[in-house]
Amino acid sequence: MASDRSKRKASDSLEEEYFPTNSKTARRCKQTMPAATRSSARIAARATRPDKSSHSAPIIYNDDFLGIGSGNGAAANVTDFNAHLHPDTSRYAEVFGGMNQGLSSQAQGGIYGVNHSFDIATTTNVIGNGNGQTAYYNAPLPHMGEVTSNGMTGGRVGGAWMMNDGSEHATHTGSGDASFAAPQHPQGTAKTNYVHSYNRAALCDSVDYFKSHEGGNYHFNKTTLGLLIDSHGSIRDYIDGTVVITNLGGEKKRDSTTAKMTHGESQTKESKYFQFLTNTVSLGHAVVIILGDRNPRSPIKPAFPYSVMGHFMVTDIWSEASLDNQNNKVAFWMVRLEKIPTAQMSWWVRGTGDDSHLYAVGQNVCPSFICSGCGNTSKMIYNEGWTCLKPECPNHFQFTVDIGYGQQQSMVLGKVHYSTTFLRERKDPSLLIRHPLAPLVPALPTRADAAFGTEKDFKKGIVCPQCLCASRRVRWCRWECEEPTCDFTYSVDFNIYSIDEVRRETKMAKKAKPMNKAIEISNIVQEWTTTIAGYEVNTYALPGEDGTVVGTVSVLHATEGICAKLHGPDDMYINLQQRDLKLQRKAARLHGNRGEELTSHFASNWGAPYKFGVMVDTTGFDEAPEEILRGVSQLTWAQGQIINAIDQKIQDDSIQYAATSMSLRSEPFNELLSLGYFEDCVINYHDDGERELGPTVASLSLGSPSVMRFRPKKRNSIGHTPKTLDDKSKNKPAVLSFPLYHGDICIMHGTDVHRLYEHEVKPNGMLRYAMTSRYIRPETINDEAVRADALIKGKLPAGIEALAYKGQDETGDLNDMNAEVSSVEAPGTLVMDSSTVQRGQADERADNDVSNDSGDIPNADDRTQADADASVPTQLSQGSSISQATALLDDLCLDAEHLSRLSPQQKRALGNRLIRMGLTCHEAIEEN
Ligand SMILES: O=C(O)CCC(=O)C(=O)O
Ligand SMILES: [Fe+2]
Repeated sequence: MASDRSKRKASDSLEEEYFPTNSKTARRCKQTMPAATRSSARIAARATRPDKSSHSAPIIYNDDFLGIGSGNGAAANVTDFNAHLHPDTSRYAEVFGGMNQGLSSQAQGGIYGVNHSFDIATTTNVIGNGNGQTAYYNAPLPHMGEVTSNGMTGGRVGGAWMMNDGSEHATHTGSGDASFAAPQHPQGTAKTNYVHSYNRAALCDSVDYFKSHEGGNYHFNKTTLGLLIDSHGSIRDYIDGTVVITNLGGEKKRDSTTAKMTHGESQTKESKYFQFLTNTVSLGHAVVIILGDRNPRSPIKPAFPYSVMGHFMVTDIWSEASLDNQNNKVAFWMVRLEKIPTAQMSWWVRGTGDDSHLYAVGQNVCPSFICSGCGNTSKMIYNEGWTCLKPECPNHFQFTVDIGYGQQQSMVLGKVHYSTTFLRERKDPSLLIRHPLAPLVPALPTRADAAFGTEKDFKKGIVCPQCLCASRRVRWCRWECEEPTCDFTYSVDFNIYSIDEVRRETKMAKKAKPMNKAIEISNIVQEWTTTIAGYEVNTYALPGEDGTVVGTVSVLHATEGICAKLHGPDDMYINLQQRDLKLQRKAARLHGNRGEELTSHFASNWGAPYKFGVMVDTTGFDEAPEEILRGVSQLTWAQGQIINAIDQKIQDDSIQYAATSMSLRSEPFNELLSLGYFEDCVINYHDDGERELGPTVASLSLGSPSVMRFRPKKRNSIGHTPKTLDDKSKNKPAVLSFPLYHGDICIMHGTDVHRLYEHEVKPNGMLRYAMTSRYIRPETINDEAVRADALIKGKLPAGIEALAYKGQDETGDLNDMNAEVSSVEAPGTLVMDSSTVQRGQADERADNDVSNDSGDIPNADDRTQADADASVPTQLSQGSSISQATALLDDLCLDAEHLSRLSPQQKRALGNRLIRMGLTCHEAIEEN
């Protein structure tokens, strides 16, 4: 026992040292505080005139401060003025005037503060006249100039005017009648003098002291740096202008009977949050507290969901207890923190008459007693009497209660109240905090010469220097303040990320172990290889639940030669960096926490609108930059090639495949999703299985290397059969992964690839783009206007044929991508005119499907067709009609007799098939 006790003492000694009993603190403070600071640290005065019909102002003088307040009125309840000075510097003064006036319309009052340390030009003047129930004014710092608010003659509800600090921030809130004239901030923006945010992700993204997307306790290196106090506090949580008391949380559960959140298991000294907080204390760090607007103890209703209260020092940690519904005692940690004094009034008590800043170090001291059960010291912090606050002690949180007949009983009390002495105790920050306080408003990021602007630091949020709203980086090109009324934007120039850099990254990725490991092919996946137009192609066939091939994933590996081709991947990559692709991060799924998270990657959509999990802003192809159109062209070409190759493979090897999933005809792409990835951006597991989509999704990778992975979805039997419920909820391991390098094209074919599998892409470098094309089936869009929009936006502009992509011919020569589509090349050197295919396919579908009313949508090109029909075209384009297609075929094909037996629609389909597949006219006819 003896050794136990000494052990306990040793472990407690740290706590003792940093949570000294008040008498010790008082003594130490007296000894260490310089005289000058002592005299000005808490110079404060307060005048209260309760229920007086009229009174003149209290005048408070000290070296740095003059405050005058006056108020009169038939029923002025309370007028109080107080002031305190920053303990560290006499050049700061804070003036606070609060008025609560009665209902009488006669009441009026105001405050006027002059800081003697500054000349008249920097004087703080605030004059307020008003009446109503709540009117208050405060003017903490001296740079404000003059602010006057008059009005509310006969108003029902008074106005509130808050002038905050000297950095030209002002907030006006309040309501009054029409005659209330409130000066507007020059920019017309809502301003505060404290960091705040509309959602948690924005705060976590923008500041270093709170990055916990879930839970209220943010720690780094096992040290608590930030606490969020929101809903779910304990019943004894407490907030005033200086002191915050909160439970350490973290281990709560919902009580099945009462549905209330209760502390699940008892927290001990092994509880991590206790350990992290004691680390904070022993290292001498401050903690930043963030007030959530659902905190039931907040003295005022905060204006924002998350508001930074400031730096606090931990003064006490102790253990309380409550009884669960089986009457078992559950212990939990509580912490008391004290605001580290600043020049700023605590915004969360403005107008509440809070006087917590008036108490000085040593003025109030809680007595401490040694516990007879454990020999440790605990303070007497409750009105209900002293109890041991050490969770390991048998006397822990037992109060001696009078139960009548002169008898007493020791019990856990449900309701206890902190003593005012405890709440008014004050600690000297210089004794507890040993590090400079990290700024609450981080500096805006700037780019060093060697940086590119896409490093992960530039993806963080910022705190708007104008209104202090924590704002995420939503847009690729710049930051925009998320405060709706603030117009602040900020950008950091990008440095072009060169092809040499991409090659260097690629080389490293190929060498690096994780990248080598990236190639994983489970034995349930078949692999086929081939070569198409200079690309080495791997096709992975994915099985369905019965083993039949339900879809394929093909990767066309680009050589450096392909990449370097004129208008090829290298050119595209460099050009894209100089375009505004309108890339943005969009709100992603909520993980049970409040507010939205953003996707890691940035996206924008071109062509037909596409809801990629969330709706992405869409620009029609007619307004798309050339690189986007080239992307569609190249991907459409690749699609034709791959479907042809798969078709061939299936026939050659008599492979069983799910025809419902894998149609072996290509659909024309009418959409391209451009994705941008900064360093560390990813696209997490998802599927592209929207019902509107055709079976093929093709994607061109540009820039930094990445790894793509596929895994079967949870609830199917692919990979392994989930047996238990628990099993069903677990993610399965990937069955296929491979790297994607600059210029590579990945083609997923088969709707079941998305019904049964999901995929992710994790780039590993500084800057990557992906361009992913799909076919959005207009006939699946019920809303006529949306369908019309999809048809218009998804239409490739006339002249697209100039961008036709030809791949590489059989001799290995790289064809100029600028070449006109004027002749049909040998197989594998397909000439692709995607607009033709699109148009042709649409016609085919209209012919085959009478229920498809998409043909009713007026075609803007119709009026030009008569003219165009007059001559034999050398190529098909957006405006080509069926007769033009027929004419072109007639011109190209020698077998006129065969052709003459085809209907115009068949000719059109044939022409498109021919073009898509790179077949000669004779081959196509034979195929047909
Ligand atoms: O970045 C990539 O390559 C993947 C793109 C993707 O999965 C998508 O657009 O759906
Ligand atoms: Fe995808």
